[in-house]
Amino acid sequence: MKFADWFPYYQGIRAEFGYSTEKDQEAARILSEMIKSKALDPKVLQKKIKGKNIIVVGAGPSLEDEKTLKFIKKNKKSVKIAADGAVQFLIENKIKPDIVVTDLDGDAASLQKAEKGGAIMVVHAHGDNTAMLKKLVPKFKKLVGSTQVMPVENVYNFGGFTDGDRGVFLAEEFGAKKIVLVGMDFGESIGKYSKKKGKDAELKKQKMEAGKRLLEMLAKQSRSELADISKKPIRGFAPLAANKA
Ligand SMILES: Nc1ncnc2c1ncn2[C@@H]1O[C@H](COP(=O)(O)OP(=O)(O)OP(=O)(O)O)[C@@H](O)[C@H]1O
Ligand SMILES: Nc1nc2c(c(=O)[nH]1)N=C(CO)CN2
Ligand SMILES: [Mg+2]
Repeated sequence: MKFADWFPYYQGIRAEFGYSTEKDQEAARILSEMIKSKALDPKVLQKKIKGKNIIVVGAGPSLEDEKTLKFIKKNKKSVKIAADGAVQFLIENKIKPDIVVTDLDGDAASLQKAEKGGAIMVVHAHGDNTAMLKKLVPKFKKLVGSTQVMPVENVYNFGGFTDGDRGVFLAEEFGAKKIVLVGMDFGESIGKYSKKKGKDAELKKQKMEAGKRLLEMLAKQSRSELADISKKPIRGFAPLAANKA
């Protein structure tokens, strides 16, 4: 999505959650500086995604359903984009994500294992994760930087807010043939592989609402075929029985 088309949606999110554009921009600049010598050309993402069937794996409760794992295993040839906490689930089940979308609050050991297994890491900078950027970015060999504000050198804005919906925007941006959502329940309950518990849970739900709205918006203008295996598919995504391809 073009930056000018994305920015009004960012403004809505910024106002709803009380974020600071200046802090988000500063985070992008910090990440840019940190990855100068090891930033990947986003063409590597295009190569993985263009014309391919993509599965975007989120950390919702349905991730633990037996049929979800079966679906992922059955569709071996699909390119797997894993959102943060969902990386741990895949690693535990010996599945290598192809692309990881993270703002670095997922399980750090799993994120590193995913990179070692060959995943392209798409690391998101925002005003509230600069400490994590400083801690974890040095541990990655190569990565693509992302931001929700103005792009800066090696740090791109593909659109989207939460890790999961940013994964979908990424797949759309690079011309996926088909995008199937798995574990992207966006509902009342938060999955086990999601770290947000206790007092953070309410904020997490609010963030997921925002992510879901963004996907409903994207669906209206998407060039990819869209499907969702969860019980309540996102509006604009075709329901897909998990036992089908
Ligand atoms: N019910 C759900 N519970 C948890 N994650 C969900 C759910 N539905 C969809 N997701 C997607 O799965 C992604 C990965 O989940 P996880 O909880 O690990 O993310 P997170 O790192 O806390 O998210 P973010 O940093 O984007 O807030 C989320 O970003 C969200 O897009
Ligand atoms: N400034 C800021 N931006 C974000 C944040 C956040 O906590 N702060 N969380 C996100 C997804 O969890 C995505 N973007
Ligand atoms: Mg995260």
